[in-house]
Amino acid sequence: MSERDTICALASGAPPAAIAILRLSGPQVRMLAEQHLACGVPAPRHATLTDMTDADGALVDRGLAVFMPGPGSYTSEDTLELYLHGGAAVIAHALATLTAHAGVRIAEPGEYTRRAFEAGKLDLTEAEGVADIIEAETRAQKAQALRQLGGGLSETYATWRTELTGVLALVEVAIDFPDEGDAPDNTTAPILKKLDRVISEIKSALGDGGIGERIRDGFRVAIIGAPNAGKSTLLNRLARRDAAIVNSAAGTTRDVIEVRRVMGGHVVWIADTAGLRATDDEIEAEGVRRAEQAARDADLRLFLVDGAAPDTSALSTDYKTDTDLVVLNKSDIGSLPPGIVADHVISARSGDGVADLEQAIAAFVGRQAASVEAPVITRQRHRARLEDGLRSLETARDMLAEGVGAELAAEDVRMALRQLGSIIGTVGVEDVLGAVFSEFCIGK
Ligand SMILES: Nc1nc2c(ncn2[C@@H]2O[C@H](COP(=O)(O)OP(=O)(O)OP(=O)(O)O)[C@@H](O)[C@H]2O)c(=O)[nH]1
Ligand SMILES: [K+]
Ligand SMILES: [Mg+2]
Repeated sequence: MSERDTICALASGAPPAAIAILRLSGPQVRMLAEQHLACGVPAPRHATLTDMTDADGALVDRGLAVFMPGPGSYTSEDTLELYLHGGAAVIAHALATLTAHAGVRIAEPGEYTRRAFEAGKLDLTEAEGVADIIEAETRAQKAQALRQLGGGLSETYATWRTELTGVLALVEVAIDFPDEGDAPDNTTAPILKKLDRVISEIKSALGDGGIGERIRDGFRVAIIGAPNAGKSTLLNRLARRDAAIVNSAAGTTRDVIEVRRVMGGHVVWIADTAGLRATDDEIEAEGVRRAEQAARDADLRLFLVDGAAPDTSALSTDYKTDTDLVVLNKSDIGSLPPGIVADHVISARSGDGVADLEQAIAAFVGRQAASVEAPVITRQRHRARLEDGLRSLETARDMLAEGVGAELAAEDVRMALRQLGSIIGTVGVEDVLGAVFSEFCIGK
């Protein structure tokens, strides 16, 4: 994408709608206003009622135009917003009129925000916050996105970068003026102290239980149990639709089937899985492998036990935790064998007890979400780079502590600075930018 192009796009929702907002940004915005708006270039930051005409002078529509001159605009370029009637023909006519000019084209996904980023109006985590707030479906997602686009993450990363820049300066001094006869402790002790502080802060951010990512992407709940326990029946009840095949034959489900719900104000992915048992059937065995993987990946497991034919072997798997729920199913016909305590007794078929189970799931995700006040990591991208950064810092720390080569330690601190920089985008890596901005919708 060329910086010189003027971009335009529908910024509002799909037609038909009451109003369509067309957004223009770039060097030809004033020219376009002069040629196509009866009012010419509108007074900056005022809504001006005007006719828009095409190259032949035919009326495109009548609406409001708002001009925001650069550099005080979102993209830092001249921008124009047109508020037209939100019909498909209006939008098509308006966009065709604008893009008939050389150097004027439809914007790519996220291109306005990318221009804002390139102009230094926001950093990469703030730009991600813009994408996230558009995607947000729960209030928790929205709150997290708002915090992020307001610089809530940037601040933390900037603080670490400042501290590491200070560490680097001290290490460089140690390189230039190696201690003569001094115990190495005298020069390295203060460096190690600073370095350790950043390391422990990064570790505690990484040890957040993935809550920021869960709030953004959803919590994971897996239904686990023996064949025919009624897992798919329960999934369908929780999904409120026939998402999975239910059958009296054991070994019906093979693939992991996920449904999405909002529970307790959070997005929750509920996974139905293959019944756990030893089998010679190659396909079913692969299903069991996937079931166990889904169980390990989940934040919460529902261990479903068939009350009519109790098989509790799944309860002794190594991925069962104290917060997982043991759920006795088929309360309409069965009961729990002595010695097993169930957290819930339900009938997936009749729905008995399922409302209580749903409340327990909602309460669980609510507790999890509240366990970290303001997560610094909201995407896998942040986590991966931060883990890399931590490794570099620990290497630097060990080298300094052992007194081997301050030069090498300095290189690792520089590496960590780059890794942190790539999170906020000060280290511009083209493929990172491409990946981040391609997630956006067109017009943002
Ligand atoms: N009476 C009764 N039958 C149930 C209940 N839940 C499920 N069933 C029946 O149990 C059988 C198995 O149900 P599924 O939901 O397919 O069980 P599953 O655990 O998904 O089975 P696999 O995918 O084969 O592991 C079906 O015939 C269901 O109708 C229940 O609460 N009460
Ligand atoms: K079945
Ligand atoms: Mg099933």
